[in-house]
Amino acid sequence: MSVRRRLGVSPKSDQDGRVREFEAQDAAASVFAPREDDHKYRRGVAAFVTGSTHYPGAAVLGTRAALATGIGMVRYSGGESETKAVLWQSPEVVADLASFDALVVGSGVDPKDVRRTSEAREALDRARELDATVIADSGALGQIAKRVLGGHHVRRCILTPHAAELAALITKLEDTEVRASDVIKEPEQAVRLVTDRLGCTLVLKGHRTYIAGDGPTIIVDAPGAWLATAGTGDVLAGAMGALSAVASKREVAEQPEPQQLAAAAVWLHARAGWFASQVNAGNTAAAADLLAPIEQLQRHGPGSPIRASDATAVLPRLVGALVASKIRA
Ligand SMILES: NC(=O)C1=CN([C@@H]2O[C@H](COP(=O)(O)OP(=O)(O)OC[C@H]3O[C@@H](n4cnc5c(N)ncnc54)[C@H](OP(=O)(O)O)[C@@H]3O)[C@@H](O)[C@H]2O)[C@@H](O)CC1
Ligand SMILES: Nc1ncnc2c1ncn2[C@@H]1O[C@H](COP(=O)(O)OP(=O)(O)O)[C@@H](O)[C@H]1O
Repeated sequence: MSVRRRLGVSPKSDQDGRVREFEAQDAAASVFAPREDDHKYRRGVAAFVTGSTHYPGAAVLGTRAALATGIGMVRYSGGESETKAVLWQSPEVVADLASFDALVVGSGVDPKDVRRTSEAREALDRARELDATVIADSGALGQIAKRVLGGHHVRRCILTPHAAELAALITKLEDTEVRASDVIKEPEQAVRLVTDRLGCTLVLKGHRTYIAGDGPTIIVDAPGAWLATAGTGDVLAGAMGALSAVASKREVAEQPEPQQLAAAAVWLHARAGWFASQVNAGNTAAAADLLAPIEQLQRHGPGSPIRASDATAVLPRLVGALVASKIRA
């Protein structure tokens, strides 16, 4: 049975959620270079409550992705083993949640992990006090939905499920069983339903990613399927956290809507997947291989429109930059 028939989503919702494509210049509007009067706090701070004893890698990938995307400071809170893993890979990370502008929570957190779930709850309370943007992934999806429905105000929230996670979320919200295959059949209805219900931006990840929010639903198509490998979602959440934190420090008139920010992160991430695969002789790259292209793309890419179709023209320059590193816009 369809998501629409199961849940009674009206045709009006479909019309309201008209889809539009997202281009390089749209992504560029959400990527900000540092200003002369920035310092580490004014540039933007992203905090992470991600990873766990079982999945320390999710914490490492997310925090590294935020640093690669461009950020004033990354903070991290976790148990001893995951904190050690993060700091070993990124000594610039500060291991506390003193203050932050965006919170990334849930990647690599099993909702049955009592310790991490309770730490995620505390972080969400802190985000509320600080009026920070929340990017909820994987293990935090159910928790954020429960809070929003329970009347906890979250100024800006972005949820990043894959199809199975979105099906589980809708099942919980609507108290009727929805499967991943239902979501895959009618993705636009599925994302619209959750966005309307929770008032959060909803990013349904996949080869084609749907981003629903206040405006028409945005579609970002990946140029290839190279992102279908473990940990790439953790990288995406990290990049989204960094873009959100940095944007929140700009003048109000300059600040993109959460839906635009989320789509920009998806765009950057998808192009990084393509570049990583080219650097890797056309093969699937590992999630960590996305970090260098993300760093280069946020400096060069969105400002000078790169698409899959014309990417070959840019590739030699990008590969050169990857090798030589340190090239500034
Ligand atoms: N190095 C690390 O630390 C890593 C940590 N990670 C972290 O681990 C945590 C749990 O991740 P997980 O892979 O065990 O569970 P999860 O992704 O929920 O899959 C469960 C089932 O859902 C389905 N399914 C999955 N994707 C689907 C899709 N796109 N579309 C449709 N269906 C899809 C699929 O079912 P199937 O289709 O096979 O029946 C699958 O068996 C999570 O917090 C994550 O952040 C990972 O990032 C890996 C690297
Ligand atoms: N076939 C595919 N083609 C393009 N992109 C894909 C494909 N499969 C997955 N992705 C992308 O890879 C990422 C996977 O995220 P997720 O499912 O959370 O995996 P993980 O939990 O291992 O990080 C998402 O950004 C998604 O859009």
